[in-house]
Amino acid sequence: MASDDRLRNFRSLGKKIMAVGRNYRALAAEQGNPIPEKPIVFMKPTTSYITEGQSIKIPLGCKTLFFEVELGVIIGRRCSKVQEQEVDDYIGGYCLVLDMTAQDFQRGAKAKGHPWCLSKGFDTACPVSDFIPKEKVKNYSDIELWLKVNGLIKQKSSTSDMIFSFPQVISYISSYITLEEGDVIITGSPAGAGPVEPGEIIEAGLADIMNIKFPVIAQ
Ligand SMILES: O=C(O)/C=C/C(=O)CC(=O)C(=O)O
Ligand SMILES: [Mg+2]
Repeated sequence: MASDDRLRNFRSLGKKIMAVGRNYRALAAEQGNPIPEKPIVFMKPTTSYITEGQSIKIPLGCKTLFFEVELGVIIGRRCSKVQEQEVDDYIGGYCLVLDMTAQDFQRGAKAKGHPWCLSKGFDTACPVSDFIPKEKVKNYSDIELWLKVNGLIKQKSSTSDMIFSFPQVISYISSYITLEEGDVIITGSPAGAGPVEPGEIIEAGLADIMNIKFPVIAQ
């Protein structure tokens, strides 16, 4: 397993940001989507990472930019076809992530059966916290995530509302795609995902372990 010192650098160490969509019952219900039978998997490029001190930039032509707070799992060592009961051996740590989504682009793409790449992968679409050491998250199956816009609470939920558990998600993805040291898997957004405007400030947190804050600006 990579050391915490190496994984602190996960944003440049990892090659992929894998993401699971529609993984919380309440969000699926809120958005009128059926519960998926298997995890819905997509990718965001690592060029979409930003860290605190940088701003979320609304992509060109986007009219509805949505926030989604998510718990990210950082892979500690290369793995493929991992059994669910072995998944914990490959978790190197965690991070708190905003899966920023150009919702109007995504809606248009979904209607035509086109990919979500631009709607989820534009520059600044993945604001991320610092590395969270593995031992700080005692129970990844029941930990609180919250998000505020301009101080008002918009999302507050527990990972216990996930449809597919961390072991199911990581095992499933690794049966098709080799996961490498520093890769991040973002595990889906709870209910309450919604729009943000230029000038607004997004704050999010993982229980009392990590807080992040990002301003939203126009191009
Ligand atoms: O329309 C859908 O099925 C899903 C939309 C999303 O943006 C999925 C996520 O990124 C999520 O649920 O976290
Ligand atoms: Mg998401």
